[in-house]
Amino acid sequence: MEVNSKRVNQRVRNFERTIQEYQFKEPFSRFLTQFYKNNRQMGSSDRRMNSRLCYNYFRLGKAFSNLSVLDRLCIAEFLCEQNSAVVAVNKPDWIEKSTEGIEEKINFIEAQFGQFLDDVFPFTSLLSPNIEKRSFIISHFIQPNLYIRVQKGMESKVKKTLEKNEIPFEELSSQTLELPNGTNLQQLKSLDGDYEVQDWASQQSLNEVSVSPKSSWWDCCAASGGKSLLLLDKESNIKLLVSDVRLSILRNLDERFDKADVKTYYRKKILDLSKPVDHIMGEERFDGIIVDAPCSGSGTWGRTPEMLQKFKTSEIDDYSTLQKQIVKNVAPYLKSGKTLVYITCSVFAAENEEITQYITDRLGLELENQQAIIGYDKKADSMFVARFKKP
Ligand SMILES: C[S@@+](CC[C@H](N)C(=O)[O-])C[C@H]1O[C@@H](n2cnc3c(N)ncnc32)[C@H](O)[C@@H]1O
Repeated sequence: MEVNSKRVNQRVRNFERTIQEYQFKEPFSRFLTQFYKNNRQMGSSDRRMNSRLCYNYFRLGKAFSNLSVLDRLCIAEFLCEQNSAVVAVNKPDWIEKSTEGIEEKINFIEAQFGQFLDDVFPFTSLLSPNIEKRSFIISHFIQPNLYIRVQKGMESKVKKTLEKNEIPFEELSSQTLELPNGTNLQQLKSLDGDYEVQDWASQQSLNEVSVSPKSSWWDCCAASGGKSLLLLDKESNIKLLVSDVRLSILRNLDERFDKADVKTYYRKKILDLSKPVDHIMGEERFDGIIVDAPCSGSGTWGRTPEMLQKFKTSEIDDYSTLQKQIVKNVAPYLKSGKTLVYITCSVFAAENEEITQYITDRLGLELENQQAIIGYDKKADSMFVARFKKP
């Protein structure tokens, strides 16, 4: 590999400046957009490399915090990439190992610096029981793929357009396609509205839910409507109420529904479900309620690895309290014999199994099925879903 060490050093300086400026106040992707606006002298390949170095650096979590930033960057690049100019310049004797498998690389680093995996994700004691700890931790070294859900009837158009534009993809099911991360689909204007970007795990979240025609559903943490769109894909002839605590986010839902050409009439409400909502919901009753709860997002940190450094365990309690409040405040609006679906993109038991326990013990719903949707072994997010029936 040809390496221009002057250029590599310049890129390492860019990286150091970027992570020094980042204060963990907003998602790193949003910070980067602004950072590049403020640093227009950086060309597109410099930006690409800078983003890669920063993201890989975050993938180490809190491991090796006694080492210099440059040493940590070298370890991160070595673990996350097969080919790294930063490693070539700074750790040339590691290069012969850089194409080995991840387990060999971990052994190689541990032989020099000691065990470190528990510092990458220092919360393993809090994981849901079905999450395999080591595989889950190691999955953070790999950037997840991009997944799209193709609108029914558009499968062949989307696939043909991707092929014509030589965009590689894997067909996981007729509606679920997996693409390399970073694929720019926005350039394919002719496909606007024919697909949704939605992680594989999210696409599985309503698999075990049946939706009858003319039934009434409430998506009570709807955000921009990912789960509602899945629901409508199952059955478009439903009565749908979407609600969220934030108005701005429901505007995104309108836009997304519009783009997806949703024909179903739907109602919208702004509801803070941390408090009782009887004065607004009155006599409303539903055949199905989807609670896609606000959560730590710990099943998705492969996409936002800065969270490995930022997250504090005390936040889990706050989420768990809010999750209990939300399910408590929505359960009265479910008709007898009907379905409540509880979903998180968390891998923590306190946000998953502990909440299902609360729903059965304290709210009296019957648990029909609960499962972790394991995505960490397939370059996807991991989620949790539980289905209940009201007696
Ligand atoms: C995981 S997101 C929902 C994602 C969405 N269902 C989708 O598939 O695109 C959780 C949502 O809960 C909302 N939320 C947070 N606190 C809430 C509260 N107190 N009451 C109601 N919704 C709340 C957030 O605004 C956020 O949009």
